[in-house]
Amino acid sequence: MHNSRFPVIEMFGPTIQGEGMVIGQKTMFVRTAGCDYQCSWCDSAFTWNGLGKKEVRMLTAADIAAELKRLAAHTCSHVTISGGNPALLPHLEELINLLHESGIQVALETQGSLWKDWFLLIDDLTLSPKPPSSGMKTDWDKLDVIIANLKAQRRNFSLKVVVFDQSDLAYAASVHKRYDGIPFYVQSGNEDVLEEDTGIVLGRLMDKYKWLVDTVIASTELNNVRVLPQLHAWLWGNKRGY
Ligand SMILES: C[S@@+](CC[C@H](N)C(=O)[O-])C[C@H]1O[C@@H](n2cnc3c(N)ncnc32)[C@H](O)[C@@H]1O
Ligand SMILES: Nc1nc2[nH]cc(C(=O)O)c2c(=O)[nH]1
Ligand code: SF4
Ligand SMILES: [Mg+2]
Repeated sequence: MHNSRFPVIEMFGPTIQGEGMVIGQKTMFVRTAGCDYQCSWCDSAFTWNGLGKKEVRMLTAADIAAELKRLAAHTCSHVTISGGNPALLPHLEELINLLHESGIQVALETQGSLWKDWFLLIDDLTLSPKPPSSGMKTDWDKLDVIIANLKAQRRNFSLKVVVFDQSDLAYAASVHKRYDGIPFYVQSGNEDVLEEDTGIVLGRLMDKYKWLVDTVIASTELNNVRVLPQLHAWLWGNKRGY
């Protein structure tokens, strides 16, 4: 089977990876449509709430690779697949293998609610289980299996928890404790994903990041962790396509 079609809602870049384990990495983004979650603060809700419906295109791996090449001929060798939840899609190995054949490294952003065998092909894999403020419930059995599979195959992956408040922080601490030894990131939350003024967004993000840094510094449970902002939001606010 080599002609699967994938629901792609946007492709953009080159930009920098603004989050997590390869923050700063020059990369392209492929954003797939559809999510099994509905986080209250999702900054990409157009992928699942119907507002982006008209933008969804059903593309083959070859279509996607060709469009990425048009966007970044010879200027980028890293692609990040995000969504929505790309883990909803069977046969994404068709895209990953095609990109690898062109010498391109592939990262994945997913929340850790679903497993796919093609996870084992990903170069930089981020699992981002969701804290209480999202309104979502973590299926720990599922996440345990995903992490056991990735560990067994010695894959390069990390955990990243978005934190808005104290109960999110307690959740982050419990994830860190449960998956001891897995590279662990906490990321400050963007609470107004609809604000269009980049300057206003930046001020609020800096306050939130400062709060998170201060809180983690004082924490006795979050010791071997990295505290990051969403760097792309500092530069481009809530603008799409960056
Ligand atoms: C839009 S999601 C798509 C991938 C996957 N569904 C997930 O949540 O991991 C990409 C990343 O953005 C984070 N994110 C979404 N909304 C955010 C917000 N308002 N503030 C901070 N991070 C956010 C998610 O937690 C996730 O790590
Ligand atoms: N620059 C940039 N970095 C990102 N890291 C994760 C993103 C995402 O939406 O998954 C994202 C995004 O949308 N843009
Ligand atoms: S899991 Fe990711 S894409 Fe889905 S609603 Fe939550 S933040 Fe948005
Ligand atoms: Mg984003």
